Amino acid sequence: MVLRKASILVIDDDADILTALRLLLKPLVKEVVTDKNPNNINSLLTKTAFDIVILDMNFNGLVNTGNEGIFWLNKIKSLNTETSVILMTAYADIDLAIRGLKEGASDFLVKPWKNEKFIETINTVLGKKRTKSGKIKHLNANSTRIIGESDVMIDVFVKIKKVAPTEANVLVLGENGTGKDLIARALHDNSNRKNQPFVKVDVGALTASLFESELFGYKKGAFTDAREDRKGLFEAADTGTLFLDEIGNINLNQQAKLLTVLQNRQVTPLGSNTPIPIDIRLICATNFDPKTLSDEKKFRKDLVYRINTVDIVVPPLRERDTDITKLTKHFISVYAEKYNKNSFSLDTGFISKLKQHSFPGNVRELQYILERAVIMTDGDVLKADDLVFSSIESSSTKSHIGNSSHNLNELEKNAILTVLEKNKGNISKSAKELGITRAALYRRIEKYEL
Ligand SMILES: Nc1ncnc2c1ncn2[C@@H]1O[C@H](COP(=O)(O)OP(=O)(O)OP(=O)(O)O)[C@@H](O)[C@H]1O
Repeated sequence: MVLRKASILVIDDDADILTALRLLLKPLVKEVVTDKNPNNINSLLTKTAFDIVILDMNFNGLVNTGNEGIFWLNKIKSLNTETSVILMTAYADIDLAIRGLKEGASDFLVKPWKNEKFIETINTVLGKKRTKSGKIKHLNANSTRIIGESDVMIDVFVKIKKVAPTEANVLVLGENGTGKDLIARALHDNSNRKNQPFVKVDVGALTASLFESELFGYKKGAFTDAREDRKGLFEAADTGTLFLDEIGNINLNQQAKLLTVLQNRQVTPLGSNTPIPIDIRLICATNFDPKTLSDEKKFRKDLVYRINTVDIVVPPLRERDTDITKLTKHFISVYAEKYNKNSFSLDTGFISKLKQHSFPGNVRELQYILERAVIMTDGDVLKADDLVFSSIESSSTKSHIGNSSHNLNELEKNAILTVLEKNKGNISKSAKELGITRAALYRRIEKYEL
């Protein structure tokens, strides 16, 4: 929809703001209605099909149920109208506005606003009404393009764009190989810290003793091998972004230490008494499902709250069939170039065979299957027969999804054993073939006591 055809309702209990917005919007839109009292929202929306409600987050004590903005947002959403909501908030309330995004708001604006930014936000929200996908078709993370055209991935892209420039801590949730790493990187690259360091730590792979020395650093003599002072990774990420991968795998003791650093915003290297202030934006990722993270026996609630101001859930590849085609074409052209092959065309049946597969290793697995196919195929047509799924892959066509977790564990254990045997215990090769990271393979070897 274009701006000049839009009907806009502004709700704010500050008369000056209503006047300013009336003056700003009147010459640009079809209709602008302003009201001081959110109690009138219901009747106003019944009378007029507003395209957008611009809603203040803070009313003076009209409702006593936590935050009024969220209360009225939910009211508008419960009316089942096509109306989009843009929240207005003070800078200090950004976390709240992000909660508003989770609860269905289309966007938020920070007061005091710049008029151009205000109009741009309204235009973007109107644009999204026209095409669900909006304008974002892909995102770049460093030099890698994040591919996706399914509705769920477009939502992920929109969320990244929205959240990246804020200082909010982000928790990225998704199975192995879904692209969590790329998303963490994209959050950094689209943030105000993009020219500062991006430091990734696979905390799940750190042993108890390494956890502290790697993250917090140490002074010479702090322990036997500490021959010189060493900066920790928190300090290395100062002014930039710290990405803690596999956060679900750290024990309660490590969680307590991490929480102390995050609360105090300072680290004390081992063997030192002097805390060092740190300024980091924190991104965490895990392949645990939210249910496991909310199990207090495994994960401290206060830490979950702290790392999870916003969460981004990346769905498994098997739930976004539409992305398979685009990812396939992308990887085939990347590998054709890498291995100096002519461009390939795809035989009928090639994509549908891929779509039959459940991809337990997600995009990473698809990538390896296609790399293999490109390397092994002579000529310039890729056929369904050129797709070779390895033992773990072929044992997981979509029909197996309903297996009990016990059977899946057995399946996984056997597949790991087979691949390890085949590769004579070589961890890198086996991890690659299984479509998981080396750290993920080590954890499974420990889990199944192989
Ligand atoms: N949407 C995507 N577009 C392009 N490449 C992708 C996409 N998603 C994943 N990949 C590629 O798949 C591989 C795995 O992605 P990534 O490492 O980000 O996954 P992950 O969820 O962090 O995995 P793990 O949990 O095992 O660490 C990488 O090579 C990445 O470039």
